[in-house]
Amino acid sequence: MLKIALIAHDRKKDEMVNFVTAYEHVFDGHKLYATGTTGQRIMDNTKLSIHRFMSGPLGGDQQIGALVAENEMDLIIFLRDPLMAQPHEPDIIALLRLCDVQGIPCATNVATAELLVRALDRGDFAWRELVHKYKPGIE
Ligand SMILES: O=C(CO)COP(=O)(O)O
Repeated sequence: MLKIALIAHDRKKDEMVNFVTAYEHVFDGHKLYATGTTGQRIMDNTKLSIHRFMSGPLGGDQQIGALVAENEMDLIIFLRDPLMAQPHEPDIIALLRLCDVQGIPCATNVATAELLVRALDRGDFAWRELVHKYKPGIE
């Protein structure tokens, strides 16, 4: 069971809901996290249960970033809006930077997300189980 974060900006939320609905059978069985509104929208439209953090502008990206910094998160699907400025742009950049620091697979558009979720379904993320097994825990 891997930890997956789902985040979508407002004009990408329909795309996120459609995507997660299409791959609900793959997401089911993993531990799902989301920013507040994205998580609510997905739960309203699927049978999935999701741990919701704060809404993005209120710190949700940073909360997910904290888990990425600890190498806890296994996959991020972050459907960003590339055509609209966000008040919390620094938080968004920080989250993406931390994904690169830890080498966490992170999709920022649905085409890449689809490739990663198909890879997940095929078992290509097994290496993440090893990361968790050998990662030192916090005492
Ligand atoms: O703003 C976001 C990510 O940067 C998403 O937040 P919401 O899911 O609460 O809309």
